[in-house]
Amino acid sequence: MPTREEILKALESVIDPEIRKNVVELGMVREIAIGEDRVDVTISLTTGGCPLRNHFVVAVRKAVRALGVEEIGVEFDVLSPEEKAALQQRLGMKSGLPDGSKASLAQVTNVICVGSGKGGVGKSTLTVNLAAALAAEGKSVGVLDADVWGYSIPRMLGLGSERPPVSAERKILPLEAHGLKVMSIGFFVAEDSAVVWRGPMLHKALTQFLEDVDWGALDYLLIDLPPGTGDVSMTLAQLLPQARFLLVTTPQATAQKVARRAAEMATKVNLDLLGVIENMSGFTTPGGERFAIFGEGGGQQLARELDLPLFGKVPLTMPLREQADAGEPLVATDPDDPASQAVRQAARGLIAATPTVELPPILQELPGLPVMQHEPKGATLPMA
Ligand SMILES: Nc1ncnc2c1ncn2[C@@H]1O[C@H](COP(=O)(O)OP(=O)(O)OP(=O)(O)O)[C@@H](O)[C@H]1O
Repeated sequence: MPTREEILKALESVIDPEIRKNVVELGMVREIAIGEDRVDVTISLTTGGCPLRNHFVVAVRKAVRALGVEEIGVEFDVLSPEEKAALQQRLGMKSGLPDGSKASLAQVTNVICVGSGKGGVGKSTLTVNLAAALAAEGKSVGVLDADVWGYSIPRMLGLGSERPPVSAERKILPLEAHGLKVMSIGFFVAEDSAVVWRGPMLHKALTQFLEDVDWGALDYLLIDLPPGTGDVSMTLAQLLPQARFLLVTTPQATAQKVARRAAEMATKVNLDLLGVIENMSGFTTPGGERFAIFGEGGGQQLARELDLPLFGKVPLTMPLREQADAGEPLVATDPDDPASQAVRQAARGLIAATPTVELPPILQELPGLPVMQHEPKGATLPMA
């Protein structure tokens, strides 16, 4: 078993997304209990109703699991008023500590960035269809189109360039389509106009999407990244220490090599890799003859090289393209199409690979604390 010091060192990777400092530095690690085959960590929150619990459970488990510990318990208590005052002083804050209520991603269990490296491999098509397949499995799902240069999600979900409404709390409300919550840069710029944002402006736009959009409680937020790496993944890694990266590639060796570079970049900026989906994996004629138009095996090879699961191989089918052009996810309109079946299988694999967060029993028993439970999902923790 790791030592207390090793665990504390690992917990330095657990960032409070609002204060943007790690929990060790913030003095929020109350207790570390090292058992024979398990570790229990108690995190002190700034407020009992802090909706960031969910984020901390996932991040603490990930940090301690990296030390080879299988069984990890995460408990919570609340900083005393004196401890809070001391923390506030240490941070040089004049006003109160954040209570988590402004973090619009606080109730999002899984944030998954879908990226490819190479353009045109079907990243947006798969994002939309995976989202619809996750929704069909009973999950609550949001889609953020972060492909700021080539946003195509609104079109693929049949949404125009209508501006999203703003709530009384001055939060931007995502539009809804096919049971999904959707946000895209495309809602804010004139149709077909090119967005030439770089560096700080891009950072600002993405920050706003992530912080000012009222996503509410979601099991999954899928983020469609622009092709390539760079500014967007850097920004996301800074803003979303809990995000994971799903790689899309075609069977072609060139696409797979570029995807591997994207994976390396993601790792560099500390985005955890989740798995691989191969798209455009062969075409079968109505007569049953199969053509490996883009070759074979790229997804499998990429998954093997990176030691990741291959969630699926989605074939080329005309309806997948046609339905995307018509603004409908194929998995919703024709779940039996071979491409739909492959995407649905990938969604089930994704669900299995992203375990939902258990509600700590103590929170279910606390009187007077509003607890929001999502049966049968059981994935979302209480909100303030
Ligand atoms: N499995 C498939 N079968 C048939 N057509 C597909 C398939 N996957 C994607 N396409 C089509 O290929 C084109 C490119 O797909 P898409 O726009 O999703 O790629 P992308 O990787 O997001 O591109 P970009 O890099 O420009 O954002 C689209 O016309 C889409 O409908």
